Amino acid sequence: MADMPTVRWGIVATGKISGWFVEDILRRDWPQRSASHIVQAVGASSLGKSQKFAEEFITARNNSDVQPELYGSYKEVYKNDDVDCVYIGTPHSFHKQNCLDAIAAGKNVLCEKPFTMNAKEAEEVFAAAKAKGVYIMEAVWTRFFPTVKALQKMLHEEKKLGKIYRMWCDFGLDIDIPSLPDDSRYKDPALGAGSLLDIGIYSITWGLLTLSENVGDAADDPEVASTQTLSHGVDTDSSVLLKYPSTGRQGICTSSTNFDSSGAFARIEGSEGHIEVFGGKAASPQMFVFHPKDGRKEERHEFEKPGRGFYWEADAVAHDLKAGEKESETVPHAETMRMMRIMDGVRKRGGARFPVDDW
Ligand SMILES: NC(=O)C1=CN([C@@H]2O[C@H](COP(=O)(O)OP(=O)(O)OC[C@H]3O[C@@H](n4cnc5c(N)ncnc54)[C@H](OP(=O)(O)O)[C@@H]3O)[C@@H](O)[C@H]2O)C=CC1
Ligand SMILES: O=C1OC[C@@H](O)[C@H](O)[C@H]1O
Repeated sequence: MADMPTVRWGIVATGKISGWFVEDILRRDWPQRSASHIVQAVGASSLGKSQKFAEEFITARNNSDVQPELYGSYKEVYKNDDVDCVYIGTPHSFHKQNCLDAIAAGKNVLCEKPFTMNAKEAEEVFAAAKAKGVYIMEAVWTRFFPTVKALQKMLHEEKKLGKIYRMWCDFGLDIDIPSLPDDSRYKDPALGAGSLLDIGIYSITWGLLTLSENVGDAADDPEVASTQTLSHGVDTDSSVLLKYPSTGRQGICTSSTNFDSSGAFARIEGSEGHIEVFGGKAASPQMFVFHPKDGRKEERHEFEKPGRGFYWEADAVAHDLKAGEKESETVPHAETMRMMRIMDGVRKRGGARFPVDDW
């Protein structure tokens, strides 16, 4: 316990994801913890919101003597000398500016997915972080789940599936978008609304992590084809095809805000059998089942997950910061850039072709 790295977090925004993140990092019933986490400061658009957030998510769970500083602005979080790392939980379209402000104040950053609205913005943020010498990572929390690490080992090191041919992954949520207020992040294109940036990013992540053994600069770029269906400028359905020219491996990565997907959310197919992956949704995998082709008994690989599972990425950040790293091995800058470039292409193709006016 004593040797565990500790991160003093500054939380920016008090919406849904910030609550989930804080609940998880302050959990006590989590046996595999390898770092400790303190919520040092919370910033919101008003002081009342920070106070309400602290009452709901911090007070009863606080493991440390530190009482978080509560602010009615984000800037005060960036300025707080006791904050080691800023967690950004605003809607997508604010990520770039929030990151730049935190970096300018010399803060390390964990920024929610999608990192920014497009690749150009992401490049700007990474350049600023490099110039300032701070750590920054896109919070692709799924990549840190033990389920994913074990699956990657089975696919790419043990090669139990033999030759990998193909995968599919689907992430569907049934969101009644017309019933939402116009300023909802699920409805307002200016806030980045749409299936691709919100949940399609997970399906593509599964494509990248199952079809390629590498990540970041070491990985190849797949060829990409795609289509989207749009309502009022919001892509409700996004279908993305990946193909790796060097291996012929293909991925079918889909997302929808019109249908709530359940059951297996992904399947990976190879010469020796197939693997199905299960969980709440593609963001949060809990189990995979290997079905060998030769009729041998199926193998179930199930993983414990108290809470939602945000602590694995938070612990990884703690270890990176302790080691003086400026980026994560699991989600390096180059991998975020790859994802942003893929999604830029999908949005360019999708926006022009299938506008549907049904709200
Ligand atoms: N990793 C994951 O599993 C998840 C990640 N996310 C990501 O987190 C981000 C936020 O999503 P979520 O928490 O669901 O969003 P919410 O709408 O619940 O919260 C967003 C928060 O951002 C702040 N904010 C600042 N400016 C605005 C604005 N103009 N409109 C709305 N909110 C504003 C508000 O906080 P305040 O008033 O306190 O400043 C608000 O509470 C998204 O980028 C999303 O992709 C979301 C859900 C799950
Ligand atoms: O990242 C996410 O995962 C869970 C969904 O509810 C949410 O819309 C999305 O942002």
